[in-house]
Amino acid sequence: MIEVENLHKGFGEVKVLKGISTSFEPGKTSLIIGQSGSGKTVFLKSLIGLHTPEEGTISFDGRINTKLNLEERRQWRQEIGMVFQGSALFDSQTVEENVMFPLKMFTKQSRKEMLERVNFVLNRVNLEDSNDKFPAELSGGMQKRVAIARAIVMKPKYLFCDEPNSGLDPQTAIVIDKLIQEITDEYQITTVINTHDMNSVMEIGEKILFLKNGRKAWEGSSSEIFKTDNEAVVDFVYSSNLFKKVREAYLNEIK
Ligand SMILES: Nc1ncnc2c1ncn2[C@@H]1O[C@H](COP(=O)(O)OP(=O)(O)OP(=O)(O)O)[C@@H](O)[C@H]1O
Repeated sequence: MIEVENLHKGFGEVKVLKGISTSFEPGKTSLIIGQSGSGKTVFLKSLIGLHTPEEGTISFDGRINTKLNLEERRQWRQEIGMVFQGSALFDSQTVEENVMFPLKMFTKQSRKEMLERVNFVLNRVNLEDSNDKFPAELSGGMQKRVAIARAIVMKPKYLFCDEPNSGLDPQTAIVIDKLIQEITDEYQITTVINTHDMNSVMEIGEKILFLKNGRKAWEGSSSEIFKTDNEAVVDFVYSSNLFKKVREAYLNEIK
């Protein structure tokens, strides 16, 4: 469980996050949504320790990340998996080497043990037989699978994804979303995703945190987001005619 308490973060005079409190549960896929500039990336970077809060705390199963000693911090870092926008794979390394990288960095496993684990996670993301391929030989969706495999190879307790669907067609995006959700449930990971993709919100948003101007404007689940009359959420999520119609149909159905 990740608990965020009164998180403030700014840069000089610019206040970006203005007192956010929320929590993220294990086994659940939580999505952060909001307009460009609302603070989603700063929030995610604060969670993974790339930004230090000016005020407030972020605790990971009771451990406040800014209060850890060097060894505790090293341990905590190893419990975090990340999927970056654009996959961020090493172009000059094969799929196998990319996925093995965290194991080489952080463990003393033998090559045989590492290979077993790499093959297990590649199998889990349905990427068997791609060990020797280079990222450039893979489609965008396959690259995302490699990035997910690399993110879970260390059996993380926490998984952070920044726009995991960027650059993917809608069908592949749904497959990747579902994969992240399945893995989250299967390994009881606490997963937090930054997204602009409203399909993701509807499909996998077990918890949605809506940020507006650095504040939490709303939070709830994907079924609650259909019903809410929170003006800011309705304006943002249902700005497209398609989603407006989906919402109307849903509301008529439950009447
Ligand atoms: N390192 C930084 N120094 C100064 N200002 C920053 C820094 N990082 C972010 N900001 C500012 O913080 C605000 C929020 O940025 P952030 O990137 O979190 O928005 P976002 O919601 O992720 O937007 P997008 O959806 O476009 O990615 C912006 O006004 C941005 O200019």
